Amino acid sequence: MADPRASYTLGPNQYGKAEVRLVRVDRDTLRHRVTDLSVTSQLAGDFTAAHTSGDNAHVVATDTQKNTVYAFARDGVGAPETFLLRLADHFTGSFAWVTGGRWAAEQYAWSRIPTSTAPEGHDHAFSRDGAETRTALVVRDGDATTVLAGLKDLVVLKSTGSEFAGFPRDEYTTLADTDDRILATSVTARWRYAGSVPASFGADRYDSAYATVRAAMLDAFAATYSLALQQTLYAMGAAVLDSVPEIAEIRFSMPNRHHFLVDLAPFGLDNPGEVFYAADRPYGLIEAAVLRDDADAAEPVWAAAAGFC
Ligand SMILES: O=c1[nH]c(=O)c2[nH]c(=O)[nH]c2[nH]1
Repeated sequence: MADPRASYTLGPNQYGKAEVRLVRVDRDTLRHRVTDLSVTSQLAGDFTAAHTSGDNAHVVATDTQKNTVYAFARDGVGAPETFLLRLADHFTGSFAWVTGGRWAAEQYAWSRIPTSTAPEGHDHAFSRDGAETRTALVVRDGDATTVLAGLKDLVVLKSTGSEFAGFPRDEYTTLADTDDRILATSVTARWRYAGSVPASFGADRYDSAYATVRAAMLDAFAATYSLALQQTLYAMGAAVLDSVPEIAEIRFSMPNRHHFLVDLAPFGLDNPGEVFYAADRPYGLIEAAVLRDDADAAEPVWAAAAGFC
């Protein structure tokens, strides 16, 4: 048991909000720009009373720090260093007892998706650099061999050209219809070749088929005006089947990476589709297969590929 007569001294301390997920869309022209940051704000200064006696008079709430990040993003973000310096100036300049702090950011890079109609890169469809992984699976049963090719963690985002409305409303429905939202997902897909060889491709047939599939998927993601992620998924599947005749079916698992418009009204600011909170969970999870009408059943093969419905 603690000795009630002992006295202690508060050592070094700092506190704040970690990993504020901020997505800012610059949409002053039709060619949008996306800035995607995870921002951490921590304050240092005189917070002794909060720790030793529960006196919060100096505690700039971590919630306030988070709100400040979003409110500042309304004017634009710019370089992460510049944005963090703004936060540092603000907190040390506004609260006399805040003498310093620590502001950190991670920035995730997005590239414009090159499409058949915009080879130089789409105006408002992006893919995230870095995470994508190609997968391959061969299953042999006696003299039947099946090749499943695939990819996972292909993260894509449209900053406009997506709506979600017309869904049923019951007493538990609070989601408002929207005619303009961010649509983002991390694509996991596997496709099955009918026979082990996509014959129309050359010696590097699986490589060139992979490149064709990937391009078809991205093209359809960018080009489809989305009424739901389900519709986008199906369009991507159909585009893949259109582009490679040897593929019998494709299955997708696509989390809906929700981006919520931040309500900046309490800070006297509007938010015309520019400042978003990128939630990581819970997330919608949309899964479906798209098959050719004449595709043969291949259920046992799918049991070998975990994670698909
Ligand atoms: O594209 C979507 N599909 C859904 O099924 C769904 N459900 C939801 O809440 N938002 C969305 N968005």
